[in-house]
Amino acid sequence: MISLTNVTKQFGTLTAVDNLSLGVKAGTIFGLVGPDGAGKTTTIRMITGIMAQTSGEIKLLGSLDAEKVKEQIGYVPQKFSLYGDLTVMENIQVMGALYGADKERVEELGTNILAFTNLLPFKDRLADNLSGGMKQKLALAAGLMHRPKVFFLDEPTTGVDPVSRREFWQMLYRLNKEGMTIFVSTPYMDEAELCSEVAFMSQGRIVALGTPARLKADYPFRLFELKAEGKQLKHILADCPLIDVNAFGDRYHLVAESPEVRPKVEAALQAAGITRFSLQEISPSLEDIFVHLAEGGAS
Ligand SMILES: Nc1ncnc2c1ncn2[C@@H]1O[C@H](COP(=O)(O)OP(=O)(O)OP(=O)(O)O)[C@@H](O)[C@H]1O
Repeated sequence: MISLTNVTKQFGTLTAVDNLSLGVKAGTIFGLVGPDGAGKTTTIRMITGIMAQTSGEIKLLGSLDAEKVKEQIGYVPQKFSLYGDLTVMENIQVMGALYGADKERVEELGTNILAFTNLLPFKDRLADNLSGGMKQKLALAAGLMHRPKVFFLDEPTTGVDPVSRREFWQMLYRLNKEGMTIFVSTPYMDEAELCSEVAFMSQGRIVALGTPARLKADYPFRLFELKAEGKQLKHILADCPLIDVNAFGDRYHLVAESPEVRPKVEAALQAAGITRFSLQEISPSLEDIFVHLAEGGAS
């Protein structure tokens, strides 16, 4: 459905996307995950034909020219511009008219899509007066007006509250169940877990690609979660054979080659006068994997 072969995008001397190759099958929820500046937006712009690549080949729905298949693509950009002085329904109507649907059809489809996105009760509200989460839903609704086969969403939930994020993802799941292929970028690791396939991007490159389950199964280390009172834990554990110590909220994730590190960590904590702690081996989350990769673990 989507394939990129050795795609590079250069802005002057800056390589925003570096020799990227990937394939997305029909019916997937594909997540492009990575920090700010990783190259996610540039990648989506190139696939959707908004921006030309410097080199490499991009095929979308069997075509090398995105323009030719644009009726089958939906795209919600990161900075979506709504008409603030128009109502929710009027915004939807403008979008439908842009795609050439007749008035009655727009009305019918718009009502269905607003019902689907739970925006129908707000159809007469000015877009300017919507909450952040509702604005994102309206952006999604507008992008659906022409029933795309493949739907691109660039960081659709950035800055949206957790409840709205969950609702937003439920909608993506429902669209996917109806047969739509979803290509979504996100900086959030918990959202990466919700994708059927994930590509982790860092500095213009894909450093890991696979299903969340595969990526976890391939994690090469043992992971321990430490909860302990006291500061300078990194310093206290400096002599333990640990590959990494990462703070996760009020806990630490300790990365080690083998489980034998455990008694050494316990001894180091006790030697520092820390007697109340919990230390248990855990399975890695995608965040653990990506922290490792972003620090250069892929090389
Ligand atoms: N039009 C442009 N001209 C010059 N540099 C650009 C342009 N667009 C993006 N860049 C640079 O390319 C790199 C990748 O940016 P991109 O927006 O694709 O990343 P991103 O992963 O989407 O991050 P963000 O969430 O911040 O948008 C960044 O260093 C950015 O500054």
